[in-house]
Amino acid sequence: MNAAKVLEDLKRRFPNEPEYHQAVEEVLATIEEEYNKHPEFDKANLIERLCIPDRVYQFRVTWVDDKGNVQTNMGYRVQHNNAIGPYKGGIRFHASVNLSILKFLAFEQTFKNSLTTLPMGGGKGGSDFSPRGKSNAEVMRFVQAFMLELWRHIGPETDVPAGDIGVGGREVGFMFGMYKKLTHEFTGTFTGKGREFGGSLIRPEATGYGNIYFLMEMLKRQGTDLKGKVCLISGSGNVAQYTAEKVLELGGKVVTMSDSDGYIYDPDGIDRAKLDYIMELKNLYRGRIREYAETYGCKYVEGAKPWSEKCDIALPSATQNELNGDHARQLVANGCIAVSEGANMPSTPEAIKVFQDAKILYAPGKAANAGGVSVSGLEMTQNSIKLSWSSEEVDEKLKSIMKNIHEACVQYGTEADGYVNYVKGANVAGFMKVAKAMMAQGIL
Ligand SMILES: NC(=O)C1=CN([C@@H]2O[C@H](COP(=O)(O)OP(=O)(O)OC[C@H]3O[C@@H](n4cnc5c(N)ncnc54)[C@H](OP(=O)(O)O)[C@@H]3O)[C@@H](O)[C@H]2O)C=CC1
Ligand SMILES: O=C(O)CCC(=O)C(=O)O
Repeated sequence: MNAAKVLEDLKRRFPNEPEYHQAVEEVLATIEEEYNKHPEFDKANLIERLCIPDRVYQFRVTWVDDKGNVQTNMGYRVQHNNAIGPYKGGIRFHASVNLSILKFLAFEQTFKNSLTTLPMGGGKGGSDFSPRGKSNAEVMRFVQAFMLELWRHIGPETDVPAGDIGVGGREVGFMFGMYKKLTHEFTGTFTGKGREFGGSLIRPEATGYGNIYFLMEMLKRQGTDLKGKVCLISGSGNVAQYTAEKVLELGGKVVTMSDSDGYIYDPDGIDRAKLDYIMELKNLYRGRIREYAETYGCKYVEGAKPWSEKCDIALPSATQNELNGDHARQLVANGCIAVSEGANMPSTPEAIKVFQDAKILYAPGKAANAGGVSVSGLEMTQNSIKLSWSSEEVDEKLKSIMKNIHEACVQYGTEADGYVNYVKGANVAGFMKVAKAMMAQGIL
């Protein structure tokens, strides 16, 4: 395989999909050497079959808003690869959603799910519908219209969606309800469900907690931990909130959170009571992070990211490409020792190079944020055995999965000078399992 040539062909065949190209380029660059040790892979043209999704569903969603206007949105499901289990991955509702973004997410999900060691393939879906500013009734009508198309392509052994940006417990509940009505079945076709109807304990917390468990493993190798460390968090949604919760629990200090309008900087730290305020503001009132600064009298910076503030650790937890080369240089200059990604692909390729050249700890999302889908996998297991595990049981399993992912990254990513290239480690470890499964299953 010649990585540059494979990428060039993909760009020609699928133009105008920059996020998809970005995600593929990173994986190709890091697996090329390992791939080329296996001539049988090339003979089976494994790389093209792994980069191009198995299939993509694309449909129009028509719904009626509260004023009686007929609205249309686009809906998608990218079923990327099911070599090691049913397609599995979240649904994103955000105005920016397009095919390129969902293809990058589904591609990355395939490697992430492989790293968890649970039997899950990779997929992702969503819509350019934005729940922001919509009433509950509008969100429900949109979701029901979305499911009228999607339901025929998913199922407990086929494709199991979950939440992502703009899709939390409320939206998963509406999707599950409509799916149940259309299929006349009560199955574990979604994860992230409400506790009362098959959801797993710890699933809401899992991505944020998992990221901090991964970070702790990285810090442990350097003989340190989180105590007294100043952390910058971006985002203030599901992942950001539970990342902050675990940082506080382990003795760190969180000084920033953000939303798509700007960020707050609280030099005294966001303590438990302030985090409860953010959870209520975001989850109940669906307010803006600016209101935190008004309530607690701290700095609010409109239209900017938090990365210029001084910190020990950066935890990007909002969205893709939210941390660029300039941000990365600033973080390194300010003494940041570790970056661990709660979001998917939040650092640009230039930013990643800055971190790696500076030899600071850098964990890519597909390893560090795999805790969310891991507990989704555990939710699927609980649904199929019709039992539910306690919080402690799920949390223990989550910790152990994150520890194992970290070990796999160290195994495949340690360089000659001892620096762990977690990007290479995650990509090679994730790739090898999927590749072996695809080879065993024939040319499909
Ligand atoms: N939920 C999960 O289990 C998992 C999520 N992830 C990833 O974590 C990230 C966050 O997801 P999650 O917390 O679930 O989503 P939420 O919708 O709960 O929160 C998203 C947060 O990011 C902000 N945000 C969204 N888009 C942008 C943007 N374009 N620019 C700046 N800020 C933005 C939102 O601000 P605003 O309120 O203004 O929109 C909000 O604060 C995503 O990259 C997602 O793919 C990864 C693994 C699992
Ligand atoms: O829980 C899941 O199925 C998927 C979570 C997710 O969207 C992700 O890992 O990016």
